[in-house]
Amino acid sequence: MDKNKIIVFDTTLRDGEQSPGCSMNTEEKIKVALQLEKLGVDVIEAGFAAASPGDFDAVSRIAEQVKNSSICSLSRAIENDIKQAGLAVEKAPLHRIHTFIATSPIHMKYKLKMSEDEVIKRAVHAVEYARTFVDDVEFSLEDAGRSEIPFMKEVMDAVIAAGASTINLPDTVGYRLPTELGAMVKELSDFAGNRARISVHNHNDLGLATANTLAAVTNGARQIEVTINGLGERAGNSALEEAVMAIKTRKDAFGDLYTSINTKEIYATSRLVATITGVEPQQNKSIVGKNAFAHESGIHQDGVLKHQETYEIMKPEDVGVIKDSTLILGKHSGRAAFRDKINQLGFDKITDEELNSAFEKFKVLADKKKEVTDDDVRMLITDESLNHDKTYELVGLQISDCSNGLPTAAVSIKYNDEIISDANIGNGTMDAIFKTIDRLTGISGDLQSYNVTSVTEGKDALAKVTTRVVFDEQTPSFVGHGLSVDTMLATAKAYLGSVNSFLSQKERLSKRTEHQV
Ligand SMILES: CC(=O)SCCNC(=O)CCNC(=O)[C@H](O)C(C)(C)COP(=O)(O)OP(=O)(O)OC[C@H]1O[C@@H](n2cnc3c(N)ncnc32)[C@H](O)[C@@H]1OP(=O)(O)O
Ligand SMILES: CC(C)C(=O)C(=O)O
Ligand SMILES: [Mg+2]
Repeated sequence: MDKNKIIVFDTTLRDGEQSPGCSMNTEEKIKVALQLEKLGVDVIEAGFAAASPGDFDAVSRIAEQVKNSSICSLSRAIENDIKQAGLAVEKAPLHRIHTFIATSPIHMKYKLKMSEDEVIKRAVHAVEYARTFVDDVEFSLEDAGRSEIPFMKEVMDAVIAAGASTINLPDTVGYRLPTELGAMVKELSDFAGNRARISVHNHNDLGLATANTLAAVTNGARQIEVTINGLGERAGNSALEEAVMAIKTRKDAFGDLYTSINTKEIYATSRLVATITGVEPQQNKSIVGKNAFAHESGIHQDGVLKHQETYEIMKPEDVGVIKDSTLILGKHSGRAAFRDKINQLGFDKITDEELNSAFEKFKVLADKKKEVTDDDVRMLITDESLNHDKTYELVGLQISDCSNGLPTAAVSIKYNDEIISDANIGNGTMDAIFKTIDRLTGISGDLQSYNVTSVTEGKDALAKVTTRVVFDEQTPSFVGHGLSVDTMLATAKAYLGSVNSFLSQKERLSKRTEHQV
């Protein structure tokens, strides 16, 4: 074990997905997982395989595609959860099962209704059973932040003897202060010695998640559980970009400690996760927020112009923020400049088909906008690669909405090479669009959330719409994305995207069931 290496365990696809409104479909999770691999994370917690057939499908398909990061699934200390986790991760060249049970008095008494002895028995059996599937087992003492140290030591002794090699100490409810968390980690990492690696998983309920993660690292933790943009249950988890950049920027405080993250991929990863979830980091969010490297006031601008380090402790390019792009894209730009920009933005896995289709959309956009910005291009490419499921394709949309009339939408879509059209009235224009699409596809969706943001400033900015739609009781919500300078067009595309995503998941799951039968 390299004593200076901090293992980065990313849980964007599991705890991050527990952020209300952040669920992702399988294709989107695969995109995020491949980007996390490119970012250099050591372990990707790809989901909770036993939670649903869709979650199992996502974890197992990620396991088939990711080669360089270990793929992990969470499971309760319950045989069936562990079995699902084991089966889902088995195809990954590197894999891990993460099992957990709560050890705090409040959780044991009220939630689990179990005695300390029962908890230890369940924990030991879970680890032993997990070891029948994989060699690498992580055990979490849920709510370690409010657990008693002597009991935690008993649990640790037992699960290490049963075969766990990583012991995670989650501050599940974000209760601890950095000094307290640091002291707990010090005592328990000294106790574990070289029998197991100590990990931390901090929540941000008091805004202390990253401070706690860093306090843990200086006190012996050698794995940090983090998420992109700090997504996660309630107030979120410790953000990967914050912890990693603190360790890199403050070498004087962290000595030889290091992570294997390629920090130049941080911004691209943050943008991908924000686009897919539809949840933008706040503007003043450290490292990845819109204002993280912006200087507004004269004295600061003067300082930065004279010497960048007067007001910047990190270089924006070190986290992949490209400032002062030299190539300005507009309607006279050709394929070469477009490809060059895409490469500069770090999209190296894009297919020729995706590039050509994005280029066509870029030309249409350039006709409408004076200057196409880096963020516009990033969105065009991301949109192209996210909208692979194309059972239905939007061909035309006509809307009318007079203040005293009936909001109406006429929609044309392509289905099996045939154009089908219909029109409907609604309570508003959007309602009319959704109702018409429902009638055309024969599938009725229930819109759970609708989010529209503008990609850049200006009246001619691209609108990015994210819809989250539920189609039946058996499956979760399906996310759709639409991009256009026209918000209503983006809305129709996003809603159809949700329909397409639902249909492709349904088809994949029924094939899997047929195969199993
Ligand atoms: C702190 C965390 O982030 S924990 C991870 C949270 N993630 C999730 O919950 C994933 C999504 N969850 C789900 O899909 C569902 O909750 C499932 C499939 C896991 C379980 O569903 P259900 O069987 O209907 O149980 P439900 O969610 O209502 O209750 C949880 C049960 O698990 C028990 N439980 C909770 N944690 C554990 C554990 N680590 N080990 C064993 N049992 C546990 C609870 O005590 C409760 O048991 P009870 O029904 O006997 O009272
Ligand atoms: C399951 C564990 C690791 C968790 O997410 C928590 O305790 O917050
Ligand atoms: Mg958590």
